[in-house]
Order: sequence, then C-alpha cells, then structure tokens
Amino acid sequence: MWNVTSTPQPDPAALPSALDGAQIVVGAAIIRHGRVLAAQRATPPAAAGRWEFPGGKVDPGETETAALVRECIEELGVRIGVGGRVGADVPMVNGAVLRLYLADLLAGEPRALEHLEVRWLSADELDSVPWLPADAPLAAALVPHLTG
Ligand SMILES: Nc1nc2c([nH]c(=O)n2[C@H]2C[C@H](O)[C@@H](COP(=O)(O)OP(=O)(O)OP(=O)(O)O)O2)c(=O)[nH]1
Repeated sequence: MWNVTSTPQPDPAALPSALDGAQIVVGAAIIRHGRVLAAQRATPPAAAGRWEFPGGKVDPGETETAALVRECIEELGVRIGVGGRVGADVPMVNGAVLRLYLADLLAGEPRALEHLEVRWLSADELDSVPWLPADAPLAAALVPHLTG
C-alpha cells in the first residue's frame, strides 16, 4: 500500500525562494542563553535607530538558509546555524515579505559591522527597543523561545 508519509518532502528553507515574485527578506533570531540578538539599523535615514533582526534580501537563486548565513557573516562577523521558522510571514510596505528563522551562534562573537549597535534581549527586554514595524509581531512570537 502506498504510504504517503514516506514520500520525501522538500525542506522549504533549502529551496530557492519564489513566493509569487515577492522579495523575501530573511531575519535571524539568534538565541543564546535565553536572549535574542537585536540589531539597530544605521540606514536608510527613515529606518535608522530602529531595531531589527540581522538578515536581508534573499538573492535570486539563493536559498533562505544561505542568505541568512551570508548576511550574518557580512553584518556580524559570525557563523550561524539556521533552525525552524518563527511566526508568520509579515508583509512590508514595499511589497516584500519578512520571514524569521531561529538560529544558533556557531562561531564568533557578534559585532555591529553594519549596524549602530547589537544587543542581546531577554523576553522581558523585547519591548525596550523600537523595532521596525514589521518586526514587532515577530519579536512577540519569540517569547516562548526565550527561556533560561
Ligand atoms: N534585514 C532585515 N531587514 C528588515 C527587517 N525588518 C524590516 O522591515 N526590514 C526591511 C529593511 C529593508 O527595507 C529590507 C531589508 O533590506 P536590507 O538592507 O537589510 O537587506 P540587504 O542587505 O539584502 O539589502 P541591500 O543593501 O543589498 O539592498 O527589509 C529585519 O528584521 N531584518
């Protein structure tokens, strides 16, 4: 008998992104000792000073995982391991979609190479920074992951 549960399923994070042509922006929720790493944007002027998750646009033909790994090297100087999704896709005003993944720090200590500052936030501290609008619901979705 055909067993559908044995059919190999593609890992969405390992496939190139093409969500009806929408630009996918991936963010990494890097968690260590019950705190998540937040980063304060330096540019553009309208977003400068607001906080976000390290990450960026997925390049054409690039997997979301590869984009996250690349961006965290560029922005923080660290290597990460990418885990599962957190929260739902968040549509942004420019037609792009923000998608958050859990991540572990594999090597290096995060430095603000492109941001104004980086900061480890506990669940109680998530509201202490002004997030970019799209990030606020994702920060809230992280609370169950910030224990310890
Ligand atoms: N990286 C990141 N971008 C976010 C978040 N929330 C949010 O609204 N954005 C917006 C800001 C930017 O308009 C866009 C991502 O642009 P980006 O400048 O970080 O990406 P990038 O490095 O690939 O961009 P580029 O300089 O190559 O154009 O998404 C977030 O949590 N992380």
